[in-house]
Amino acid sequence: MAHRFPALTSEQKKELSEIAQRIVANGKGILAADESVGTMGNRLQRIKVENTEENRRQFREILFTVDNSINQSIGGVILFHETLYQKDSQGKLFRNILKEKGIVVGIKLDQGGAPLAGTNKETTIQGLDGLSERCAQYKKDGADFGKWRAVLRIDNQCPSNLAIQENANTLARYASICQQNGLVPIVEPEVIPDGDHDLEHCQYVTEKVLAAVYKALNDHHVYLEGTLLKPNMVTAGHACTKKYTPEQVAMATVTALHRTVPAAVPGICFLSGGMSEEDATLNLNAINLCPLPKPWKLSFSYGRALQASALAAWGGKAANKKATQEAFMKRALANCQAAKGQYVHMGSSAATSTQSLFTASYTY
Ligand SMILES: O=P(O)(O)OC[C@@]1(O)O[C@H](CO)[C@@H](O)[C@@H]1O
Repeated sequence: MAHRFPALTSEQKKELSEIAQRIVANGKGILAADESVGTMGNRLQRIKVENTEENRRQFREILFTVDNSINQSIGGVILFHETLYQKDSQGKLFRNILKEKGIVVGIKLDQGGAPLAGTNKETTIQGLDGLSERCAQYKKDGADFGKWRAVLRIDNQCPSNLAIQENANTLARYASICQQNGLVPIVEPEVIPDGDHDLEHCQYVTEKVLAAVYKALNDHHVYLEGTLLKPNMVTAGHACTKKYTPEQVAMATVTALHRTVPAAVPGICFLSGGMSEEDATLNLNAINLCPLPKPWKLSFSYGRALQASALAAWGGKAANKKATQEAFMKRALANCQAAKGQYVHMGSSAATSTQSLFTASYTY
């Protein structure tokens, strides 16, 4: 089996690995601001704000026009299609505002779930048709990385071998297409926290899922140095009665990663999966202090855990811009410290930051 048909040139590889490394340099992580219109609607409903394009734009303008020093903790921002083409109130494209801060722009590429017949309500993810053309256009329009989220569930007969293989293969096909178009693929196989399973069960499943994903990435000739992984942390199910410390979560998470993720992968940016802002930060900090070998950067790509207190501070009112930006900056800084294992929890936290952000059967 000779290596006769290289997938990428050395220039393409260089570009991809440089983008991936920039995003996770020096404790930086990712702001996942790629909520679809429906998901953003759920977030806005919580603060009693109508889900209009203008309200979505206004909130995102406040986040993206935060002080330039945000570029010390945020290396990349994932956008939804609508947001990539939106402008601030002065008429400047959001993507240019981010780029001028030195932040890498990313784009959500998956297009929602479809049922896998004959399984216990498992899904695969759609969006491969026309993906190459979409990637080429997004690259022209300033995006340098993509994101694709696959969902695996722990339940009776779940995840099935079919769901694991199908989602691994789809993620790998997506990653290959991204790389052909100069986008770093963020590979996101999320084992969702619904259920009453314990930590050990989540670790077992997460290992099986990640092992299948890296086999598929290899089969599809994906250049690992030009990818980022966005996994769940290994946690007990949301309804599990046994509680675990951040150190236990960290040990289970790093063990699972150490067994399955090649050292060539430059960075692993966890999703927050409904954890409270503070738990997401404390767990990330413990992960970075875990005494196991950690050949990759271990950072964050949080949606809810970076935006919950900012959303609450905003409440749909322009007058709350300063408080909103302060709340966002605070979480970004805390997570950047956690990505270096340097986060020190300062006693009492604002109520919002310790509130669970879990939503059952979270769809996007
Ligand atoms: O679990 P979190 O950290 O809130 O969000 C993880 C995530 O994959 O799901 C969201 C909805 O699509 C995205 O905004 C984000 O990228």
